[in-house]
Amino acid sequence: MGPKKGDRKGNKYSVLLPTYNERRNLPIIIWLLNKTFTEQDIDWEVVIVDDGSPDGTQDIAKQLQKVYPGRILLKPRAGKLGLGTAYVHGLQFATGNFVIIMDADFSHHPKFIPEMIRLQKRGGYDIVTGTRYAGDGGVYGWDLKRKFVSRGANLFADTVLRPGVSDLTGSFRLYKKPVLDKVIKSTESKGYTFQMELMVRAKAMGFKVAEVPISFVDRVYGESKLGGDEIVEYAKGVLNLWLKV
Ligand SMILES: Nc1nc2c(ncn2[C@@H]2O[C@H](COP(=O)(O)OP(=O)(O)O[C@H]3O[C@H](CO)[C@@H](O)[C@H](O)[C@@H]3O)[C@@H](O)[C@H]2O)c(=O)[nH]1
Ligand SMILES: [Mg+2]
Repeated sequence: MGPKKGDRKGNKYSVLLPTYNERRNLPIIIWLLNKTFTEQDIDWEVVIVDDGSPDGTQDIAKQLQKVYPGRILLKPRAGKLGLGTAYVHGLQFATGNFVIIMDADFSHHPKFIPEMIRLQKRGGYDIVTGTRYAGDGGVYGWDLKRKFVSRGANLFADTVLRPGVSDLTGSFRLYKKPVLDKVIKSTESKGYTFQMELMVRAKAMGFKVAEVPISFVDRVYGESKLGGDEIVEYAKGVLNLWLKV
């Protein structure tokens, strides 16, 4: 066996996977990640940040650690502390020089990761973000209300802040680790607003961002944790950034 492609360049990709009640989705997403990275000969790890899911997600994670030795770090927290802070928590333990953030409910399919990596390499980008709102990107399985909320959230932030990125609220992204370390330090949002704030700040700091169209498919198992209070938080977040950035 020759040296691994990923290893030869010394690149390692750490996937930050926040979970809250994802016991049924976790084995499949990990299986797909392993398949994708193995096929591409890329070095990888997953950092699972589980917020004390009552459905026993952590038991599944522990079993998966045995199936994929050395690939899975489980970094739980005691309770549901929100998506934004879950990323901050997980990042401390990432050992890769690149970080991928994605959802655990296979709304974000790992099949898009190789294209993100290729594009990053080609242009030396600091961030490659999946986009549902450009090119072949799209959303499948959402009702009209949820589609409207997502589109509205993007349009609102884009109008007020003009960051020039087509999908600000999406959370399927590839970052250079030092870039994420830097931007995350100035990001204040605790919940879903986090993605938008992070991207707006990254652009304001002058980081180079590219986009890969993705199809976002609504989860099969379990339910979304996005509630009405998150939407209010989001609107506040946009206006706050408008004052600051
Ligand atoms: N650890 C932790 N994980 C969480 C929490 N809330 C949600 N998650 C995890 O975060 C991922 C996304 O949560 P969902 O509840 O499935 O989000 P969604 O409604 O599908 O929202 C999607 O679209 C949003 C807007 O476009 C995105 O902002 C969001 O990240 C996600 O991609 C899932 O893996 C879920 O288990 C939390 O408080 N703590
Ligand atoms: Mg989801």
